[in-house]
Amino acid sequence: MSIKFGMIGGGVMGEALLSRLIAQKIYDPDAVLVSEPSPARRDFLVSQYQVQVTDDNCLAAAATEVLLLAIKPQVFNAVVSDLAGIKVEAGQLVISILAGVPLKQLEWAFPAQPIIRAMPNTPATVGAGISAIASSNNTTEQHLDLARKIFQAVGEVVDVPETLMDAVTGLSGSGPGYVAIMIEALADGGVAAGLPRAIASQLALQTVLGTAQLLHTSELHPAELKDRVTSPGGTTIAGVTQLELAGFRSALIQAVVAATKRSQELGK
Ligand SMILES: NC(=O)C1=CN([C@@H]2O[C@H](COP(=O)(O)OP(=O)(O)OC[C@H]3O[C@@H](n4cnc5c(N)ncnc54)[C@H](O)[C@@H]3O)[C@@H](O)[C@H]2O)C=CC1
Ligand SMILES: O=C(O)[C@@H]1CCC=N1
Repeated sequence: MSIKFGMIGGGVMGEALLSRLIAQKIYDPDAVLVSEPSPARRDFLVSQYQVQVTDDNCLAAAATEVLLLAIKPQVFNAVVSDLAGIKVEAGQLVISILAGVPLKQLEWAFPAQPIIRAMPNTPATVGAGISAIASSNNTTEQHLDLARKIFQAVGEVVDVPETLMDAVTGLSGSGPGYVAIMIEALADGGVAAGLPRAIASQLALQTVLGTAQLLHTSELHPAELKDRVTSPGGTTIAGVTQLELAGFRSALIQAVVAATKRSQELGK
């Protein structure tokens, strides 16, 4: 079978996407080629997903339908210079999930090819991700539909202008890291208050999951839900007062802004 879907970089995010594309039968494993320098990673991807693997990026870049770039931004230039001069199928769609790397730089690297810059996040692994996509001028509706199909396999998809991609990266791309710290800290609080670790971790995780589900299902504004939990003179307002004193809101706002700035720097 010919290779329709080539992927350069088979790490955390590449695997998250790959796992769902295979599970949902969007691509047959025989039609997928992952280029990855680590032999251990290549063996793992073969045993787990039965995809084809190689250490030659040029082979993955020759895929007929999609080339997905899932390497770190820091190796982008080196990878692109190795691809110089290879012949690709007319209309092959290039999709980059690299933080920070702008469409302008991708267009320079893949002149005349349709390109989508995307930003997924790690909940993609369990189909609960959210990805934003932005496209170059020469992408057609069919290319956008294909990109949407790929990212819908791992969760929700939003279209944004490219100017907002760094902010998306600072919020939803990096956000799972912030939320994981919050869950860990809530569990630590439970332990500090006397709970056994296992119970504290279960309570913290399900509280965050349940709150997100409730907000999602009810479409309540978060402030409205907070007001409903907060009894006059009760426990929640005592906790909220400490959060405000410690600058919890400001810390989250600053985290998103700092990550956005870092994404902008990575593209320079
Ligand atoms: N981890 C995350 O939460 C998210 C990551 N991203 C983006 O996804 C990209 C990949 O990130 P991760 O998967 O987290 O990193 P990772 O380090 O897990 O994966 C990168 C993979 O690329 C391979 N690699 C290194 N040099 C290579 C080369 N010259 N040719 C081919 N493969 C090479 C590495 O061996 C590794 O397996 C990054 O650009 C990142 O900005 C985007 C959204 C979320
Ligand atoms: O930390 C990073 O650079 C990547 C991009 C978004 C999430 N992880």
